[in-house]
Amino acid sequence: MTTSTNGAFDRKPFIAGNWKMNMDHVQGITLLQKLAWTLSDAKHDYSRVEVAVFPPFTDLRGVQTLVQGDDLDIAYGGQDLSQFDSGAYTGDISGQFLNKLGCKYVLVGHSERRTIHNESDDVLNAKVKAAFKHGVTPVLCVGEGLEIRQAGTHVNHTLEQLRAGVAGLTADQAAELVVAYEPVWAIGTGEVAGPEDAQEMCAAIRAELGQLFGAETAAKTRLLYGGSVKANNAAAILRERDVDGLLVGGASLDPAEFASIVRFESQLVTD
Ligand SMILES: O=C(CO)COP(=O)(O)O
Repeated sequence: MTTSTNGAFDRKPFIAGNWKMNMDHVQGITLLQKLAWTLSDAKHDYSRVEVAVFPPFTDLRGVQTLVQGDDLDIAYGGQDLSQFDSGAYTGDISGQFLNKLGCKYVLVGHSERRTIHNESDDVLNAKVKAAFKHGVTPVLCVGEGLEIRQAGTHVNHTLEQLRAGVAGLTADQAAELVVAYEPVWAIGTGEVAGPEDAQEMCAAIRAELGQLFGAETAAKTRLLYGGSVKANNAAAILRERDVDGLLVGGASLDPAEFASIVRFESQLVTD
């Protein structure tokens, strides 16, 4: 009797918390400390499941200091970056600055950036390339809104976003890239896509990456699901073959809840 995961997990599972515009730099440190303690108490094995947090920019220096000082195994990243390297871009943050702060990852094209900041596919492609240029791994977010889901064109829509986002990447970059499927109708709504919906889209994304970069490359790219993930639905979603991890919003602000999601393997039913 072995614990059944999603079948194999040839790709290392990746659980990421997107704090969005929550947690000032003092609250952020407290949250990260509590998360680290909770995972340490549970003897979490970071070599089995990677953990990352995406705090607001203003928290990143404090997060870096805590991670370095306490030698934490938790990765962190920015929620956005500029497509430019430096210069007269008021309010923007360069990938170079994120790299200097020890960011391993950066979110690109979260639906809240696509809608509130009108970020186009071309801009997002430039951001993906800027991230690689500065040695930060992009987590490219894709996903459809409710109307598109209801019209049944969600796979085409999401694959279009994907193709635009990865245009011009090398196969090595495509293998390193993380893609997060986040259906907009499931974000912050309590409406979670079913495991089979997550699998349908992740399988389609992997097949498309296979077309573009070759199957061997696509087998390495980690695909996440995001949208109303909680401790009580995480394990079921992660059983799916092509879902390699989760991008968690609201539930990542509660260290106990987020730690339970990270520890999803303890909830998988043995068969
Ligand atoms: O947008 C999300 C993560 O990036 C998902 O947010 P929720 O988990 O709050 O639905």
